[in-house]
Amino acid sequence: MADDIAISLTDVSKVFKRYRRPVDRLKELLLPGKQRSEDFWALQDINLEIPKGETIGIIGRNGSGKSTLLQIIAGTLQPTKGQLKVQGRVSALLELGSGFNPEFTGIENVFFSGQIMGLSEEEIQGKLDSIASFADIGDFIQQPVKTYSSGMYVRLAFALAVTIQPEILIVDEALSVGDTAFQLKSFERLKQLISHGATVVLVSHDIGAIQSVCRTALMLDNGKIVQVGDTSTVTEYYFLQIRSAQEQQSYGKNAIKSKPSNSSHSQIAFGTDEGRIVSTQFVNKGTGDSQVATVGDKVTLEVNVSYLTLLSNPAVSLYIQSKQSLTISGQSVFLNIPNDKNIQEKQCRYIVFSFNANLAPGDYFLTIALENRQSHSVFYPVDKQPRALALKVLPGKVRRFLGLTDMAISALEKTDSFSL
Ligand SMILES: Nc1ncnc2c1ncn2[C@@H]1O[C@H](COP(=O)(O)OP(=O)(O)OP(=O)(O)O)[C@@H](O)[C@H]1O
Repeated sequence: MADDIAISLTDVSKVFKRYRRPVDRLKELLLPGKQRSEDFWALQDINLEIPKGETIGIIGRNGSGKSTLLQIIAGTLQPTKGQLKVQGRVSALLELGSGFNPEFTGIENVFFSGQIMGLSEEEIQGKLDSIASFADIGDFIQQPVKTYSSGMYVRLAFALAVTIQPEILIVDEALSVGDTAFQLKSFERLKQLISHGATVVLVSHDIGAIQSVCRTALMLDNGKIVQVGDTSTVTEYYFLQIRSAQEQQSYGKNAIKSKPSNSSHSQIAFGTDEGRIVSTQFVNKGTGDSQVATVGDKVTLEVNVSYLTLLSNPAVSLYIQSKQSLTISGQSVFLNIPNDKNIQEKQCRYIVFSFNANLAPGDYFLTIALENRQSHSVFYPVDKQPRALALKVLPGKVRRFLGLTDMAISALEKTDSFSL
């Protein structure tokens, strides 16, 4: 495994035995020879390399295999097939209930778990104060863990996991258990670890948590990887999948599928395949799918789309996004539908967007989408190309402003004075 890789999984699969009735498990145990269980593949052919310093969030529906994958990475579960390689000191915060011995006190558990994580007794002693102060559970640290609330449990487990300065931190849902103040404190500590180069693998149903911590996201479905890529694209795809499944049930609409992106800035594009973006390009100055502009410059781009089937309300949208995938501004243009259905079947359309780059100097991405809009807020991506184009904005001579975009805010000092 290359030095810059923290975790590598090659063809990893996991099978669990499933019994129709609880009594079948007992029968199989007492009367060996006849298999009374069915094989259930919770993970299938997982191939993944996580570079050192990467922050990756694992998302997916209930039962898609997230916790199983995490346990295999943490080494608490053995894969049925395939190979796992890990480089670096691992600290794992798995599901509530695993890890601590309920009969031991908090302190005893800290020593016990700390030693399993590879720390000496002296090292743990040296870190005890900071663990207790981060956990902030008062005298409960002297009490058996079985008397803890779930929040207290997570506080102590998280305090231990982050204080040993792990190179690889694996977290399953734990962050959403604590109260708001503890969640904020945990996020801050997590970000600190990340800035010091730790690799973080996070499972959560809280997509906001994944978006705020992880640069990359991986989506599992039925034990298989269906998407890996930048967090905003994968989480958006995940939401669209959920919505698409619901809509399909209600209206039998086309499913949203993923496909390789045409752009060099993103791996994934997605849509319903009822039409496609044929090309996106800058007019003037652009080199390939990137352009450099100075603050205030006019930026123009051309988009060519074709739709193959009858879309009720086709629109082409431009989303101007920051490097962190925050949409700063955007605009949609609704396409006119000619009355003649024969023309409409294979329409090819050409749209020009232009805007002034009133943006703070930095890197931006332009996401382009051919959509079928039901209303201003309800739409379907027919062909969505995240990060289709990249825009670098350089400082210019125009007036200075605060924040990401210049909204032409005016500020005047009134000449009338008054006394307090
Ligand atoms: N020990 C086990 N024996 C049998 N089946 C199991 C076992 N552990 C997990 N499974 C099954 O494997 C599948 C994946 O489970 P896993 O807990 O990894 O999913 P998950 O994505 O983490 O789900 P959730 O979001 O609900 O926590 C599920 O269908 C689950 O029922």
